[in-house]
Amino acid sequence: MNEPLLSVNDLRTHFETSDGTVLAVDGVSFAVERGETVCLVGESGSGKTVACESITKLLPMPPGKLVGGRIDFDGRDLTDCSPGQLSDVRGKRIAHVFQNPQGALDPVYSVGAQLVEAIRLHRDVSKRAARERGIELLDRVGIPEAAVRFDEYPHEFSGGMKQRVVIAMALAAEPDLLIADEPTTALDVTTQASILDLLNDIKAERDMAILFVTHDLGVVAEMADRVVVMYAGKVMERGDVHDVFETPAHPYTQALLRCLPGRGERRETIGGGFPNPTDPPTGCRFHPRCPHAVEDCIGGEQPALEPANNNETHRAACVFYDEDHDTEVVQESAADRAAQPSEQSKQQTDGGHATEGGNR
Ligand SMILES: Nc1ncnc2c1ncn2[C@@H]1O[C@H](COP(=O)(O)OP(=O)(O)OP(=O)(O)O)[C@@H](O)[C@H]1O
Ligand code: NI
Repeated sequence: MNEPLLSVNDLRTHFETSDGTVLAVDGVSFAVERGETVCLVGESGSGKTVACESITKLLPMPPGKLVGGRIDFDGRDLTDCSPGQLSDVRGKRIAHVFQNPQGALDPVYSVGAQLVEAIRLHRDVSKRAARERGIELLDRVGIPEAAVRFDEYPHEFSGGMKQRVVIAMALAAEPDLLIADEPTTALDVTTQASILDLLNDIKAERDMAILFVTHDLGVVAEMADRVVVMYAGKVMERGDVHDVFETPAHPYTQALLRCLPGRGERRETIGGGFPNPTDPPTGCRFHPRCPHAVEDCIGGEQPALEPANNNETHRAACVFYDEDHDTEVVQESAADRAAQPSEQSKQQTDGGHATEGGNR
């Protein structure tokens, strides 16, 4: 089998703060194959953004520090790259799109000028050819009258249109991987849906992989081939999106799914508070909030990711999936939930994430 495009292994990214060491990403492993969409999902503070920004070292360091792990991208360990090599990767192979498109565009230059610059960074073409290519890209991302709007400035575009421009700029470099961190969270529902459609179409056209961050399982259902469920700096579960939605293995995933509109008796929220990132619980980090927690969940390290339902590609980090426990306990509750009507809606969001303002 071919190597995955991106493979993150036992990544640890911590922050030194006056309150102590924030264990933002604390032993996270996942992979992204060429041409697939992997969604990172989890409540606010789980470490999704830090995991993504560790890949190309976009994080402020200090206070951030990669304290361990490997990040292999197309055969090369990015943790070993010089800043120059990394900025090359960032510009040409891996593109980032953030929640707030405002931050990605320079208000002083026209949209076209910024696109031309992005194109010429990637390809040695004349200004005129770059302009043509830029207009083509604006048209592709759904900007009407692209040739006219090419010369306009960012403030003349609505939020959704700005995000389309940012996506066009990301595509200018023809990246192999697009990292999109909550790219639609700041937009209204209709615009959000059309941007998700656009990303799905582009992915199919270009055989580009997408690492997509969201706290919204409705969005995961729209986008993901595979999903990685994070909680308090750890991966709780990962697998094919159908497996994870149909037979969620970790009690945390089960709880997240019960919060989804249209699932379960009525909308629930997960009881209990999110852990302190400088002093997370021992054992399974979810154990203080877990309805199934037993003594073995409390001490030691987070359980390893073990196959769930004898499926090597669907894994959960829960003691019930190791040899000494009976998985029926946690699977019965999942089966109950699956028996409920499972109409999904991306009309609403949930997960305790602040959707207003800011880039993160
Ligand atoms: N620059 C920083 N300095 C200190 N701590 C940080 C910094 N950036 C992130 N953190 C901490 O790292 C942890 C993970 O944050 P991260 O932004 O990755 O969460 P997230 O899953 O992306 O959440 P959200 O859904 O709110 O975006 C949090 O506890 C956060 O406070
Ligand atoms: Ni985030």
